[in-house]
Amino acid sequence: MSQLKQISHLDNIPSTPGKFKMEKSPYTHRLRWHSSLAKLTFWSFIFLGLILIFFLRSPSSSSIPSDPSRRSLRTSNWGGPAWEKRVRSSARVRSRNGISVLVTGAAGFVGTHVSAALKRRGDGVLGLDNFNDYYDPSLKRARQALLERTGVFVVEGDINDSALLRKLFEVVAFTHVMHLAAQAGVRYAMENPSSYVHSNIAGLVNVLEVCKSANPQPAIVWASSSSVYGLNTKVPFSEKDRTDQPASLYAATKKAGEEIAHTYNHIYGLSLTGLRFFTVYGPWGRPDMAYFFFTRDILKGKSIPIFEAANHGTVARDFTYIDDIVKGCLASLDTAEKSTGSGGKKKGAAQLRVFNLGNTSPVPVTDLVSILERLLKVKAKRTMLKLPRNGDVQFTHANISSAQRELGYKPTTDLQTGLKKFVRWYLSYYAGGKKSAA
Ligand SMILES: O=C(O)[C@H]1O[C@H](OP(=O)(O)OP(=O)(O)OC[C@H]2O[C@@H](n3ccc(=O)[nH]c3=O)[C@H](O)[C@@H]2O)[C@H](O)[C@@H](O)[C@H]1O
Repeated sequence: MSQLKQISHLDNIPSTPGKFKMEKSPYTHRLRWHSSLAKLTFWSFIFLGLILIFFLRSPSSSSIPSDPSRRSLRTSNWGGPAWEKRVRSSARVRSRNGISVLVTGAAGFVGTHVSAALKRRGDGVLGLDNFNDYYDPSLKRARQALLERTGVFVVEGDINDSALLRKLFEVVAFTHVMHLAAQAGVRYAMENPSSYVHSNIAGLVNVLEVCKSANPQPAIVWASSSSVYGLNTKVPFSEKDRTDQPASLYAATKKAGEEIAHTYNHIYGLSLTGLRFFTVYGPWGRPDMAYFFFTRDILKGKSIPIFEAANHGTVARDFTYIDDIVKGCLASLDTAEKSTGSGGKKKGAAQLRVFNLGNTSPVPVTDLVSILERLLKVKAKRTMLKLPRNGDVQFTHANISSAQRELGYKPTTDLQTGLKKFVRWYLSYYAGGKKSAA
């Protein structure tokens, strides 16, 4: 900067000697001017060269955008022979007819359970997660530790990092991608809308871009949401029902994801299956979800806000237990047909599916609280509040006949049984107040 100023200063030297006190001859001055310019050029080249070397040597640094939508997103640290060896070993198939799966959002609630289940049956699994702080990252680290014990390596990185994704496909020819990384939560979308666009739209497109160029192209199963039904009033919700009235930005980004999936299937021959999850709950769950923070607050003696519709109308959810969801995810992977394209070109029509994965028996939120009271042996302090108009819908109810027919999906866990397992996990995980459920 100061060198640049110096140049312009030199350029502005007045040509009339009378106004300028010459101590040395003009010739000497010109010589010094030339040598300064040469020095400046020399050092500028060195400086630019160093910048270039820095960017070429660190593949991840150029591709992580500065991201205001995330409160904490650490720069990923990947690459090198030891790292590639871990990636390869984690993704190695260990059973006959096994598949090799890249699981995005692997340190998330559903991602952890799906990764562990795939690994258990001998599939190759590599996890990817950015460990953002939407909720307590220490819970994500604990899930990561759990996965590492089962032999699943979770790479720390963002789905928007195309260089990282391309590298992963260079190291492993994944047959499948289970894309679960997303910004979840319907109410948080009012607080941080750009995080939904970043993960659920830009991130999805980035994943699909890399998949469409991979050779061979993988088949992709990804997480959509029951929230796409929005203000739909026809129950139970069927995949054929309208989904053009989302009630939250979260829902709108998931709906957009379904349309984006259609495009990539149509243009590039990618095999794509979207799963509309219905309020998934269970051990290792998400602390931002009602059943989780109700448990925490009931135990703390804090009052819990329970939403009700107009005229004390019931608010209900088709709560679905995690083990049932995992079975639906694995069946989707197993029935996914191969993508048809190669080298970014479509070779023929490819499979495009959407399934509801719900429980088919909605339960009022007030009943959820009663079950928790019984399991925790603590009376809840209930505060009834009007259902806020910030994304919540009054009820959800899945029609699962399509998943039943095509995937053999059959949920078997009722809310009472599932919450019992959750509470047992919760009490042991946060045992003795050693960890606190933030
Ligand atoms: O199926 C989905 O696609 C979504 O499921 C989940 O959303 P929801 O079904 O809204 O779950 P969740 O917040 O646990 O509220 C549960 C119930 O408690 C009520 N609720 C909630 C908060 C509160 O303070 N009080 C209250 O009564 C509330 O009105 C609701 O009736 C996922 O978070 C979301 O990421 C997405 O995956």
